[in-house]
Amino acid sequence: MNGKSCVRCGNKAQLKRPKTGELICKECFFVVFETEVHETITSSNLFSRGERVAIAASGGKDSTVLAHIMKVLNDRHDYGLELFLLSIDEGITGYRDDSLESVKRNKEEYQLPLEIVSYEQLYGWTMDAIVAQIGMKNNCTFCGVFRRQALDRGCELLKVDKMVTGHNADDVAETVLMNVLRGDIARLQRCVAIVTHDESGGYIPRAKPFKYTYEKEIVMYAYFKKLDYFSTECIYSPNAYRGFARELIKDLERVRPQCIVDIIRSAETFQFDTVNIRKQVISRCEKCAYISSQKICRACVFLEGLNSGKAKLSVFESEGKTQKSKARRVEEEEKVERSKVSILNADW
Ligand SMILES: Nc1ncnc2c1ncn2[C@@H]1O[C@H](COP(=O)(O)OP(=O)(O)OP(=O)(O)O)[C@@H](O)[C@H]1O
Repeated sequence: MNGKSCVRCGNKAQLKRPKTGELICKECFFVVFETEVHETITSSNLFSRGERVAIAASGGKDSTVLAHIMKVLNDRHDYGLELFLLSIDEGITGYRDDSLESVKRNKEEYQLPLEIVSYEQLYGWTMDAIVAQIGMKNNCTFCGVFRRQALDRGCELLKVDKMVTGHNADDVAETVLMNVLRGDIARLQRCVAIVTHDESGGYIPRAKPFKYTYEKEIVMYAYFKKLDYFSTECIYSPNAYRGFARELIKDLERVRPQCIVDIIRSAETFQFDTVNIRKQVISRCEKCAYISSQKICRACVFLEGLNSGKAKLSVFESEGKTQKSKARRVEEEEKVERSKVSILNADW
């Protein structure tokens, strides 16, 4: 920072704020970071006094900073919330077992009760065992469906009114882009909501206090506050499509940091043709009674597939697709592969 001054207090600047480009000292950065999250919480009336709130804690940087800041703001501004940590153990050796150790240390540091729910105990399967059966392709689909339900089940155990997650502005902007690129208007409409819940009240509302908080600032905050978190990527993670959206956002951010918040604000102001958006009809799964838009929920379809050794097929079935459409998709994939080969072999 070479002798430059903090734009807020005039002391020596120690960093450049990724979101605004301002030169600022560490203390002022903590103040603006915490104040902005507090403003997001109050301006959207995220909580009501007396609510029991679960913090979905993976042990990664986002949810570790979230746990820290929820504790700080709840005490400082007297929100009157009862806070809990909720972790899902997906059963990924060398990844989740290590990150859960960070959560356990945070539980001690912040003096918050912790509930850990595991895939093994809920479904009888760990992700290690699932990947051993189905391989790396599609494993994120299984994990996402199981995690969503596991978090809800954890919330039921804790009897909470709401859950908060560490999804940040970069995550939301990526999701907006992915939904635009896929033309998924229903999800596009839902993905910028700061609180998501279904109208029937079937699952616990989920809130994103970091909706406008930049990932880079979360990392800086965690670093300067010396928070205890686990920083390795999931060993099974490659979600190629989200990866592309992420890279695109990072490239755009390098040129114009404001773009992240602008993408979110744009999606917030879209006008949707609600008549033509298919409404999800929520009912209960006939097998496990978890909320579902189908007769059998996706987690049960996946479990049936895993238990009968036909897990790959269950991905299609869970999307309401038939054997015929699977055959069609395989045919299309083969066609693409053939055309790639002919392009490679072409005499340019
Ligand atoms: N195993 C888990 N247990 C509890 N909450 C989880 C778990 N995995 C994800 N979450 C919640 O979902 C949010 C987004 O998860 P994602 O997998 O995108 O991780 P991330 O962006 O790396 O976040 P983090 O840095 O907190 O791990 C997390 O911030 C956390 O609140």
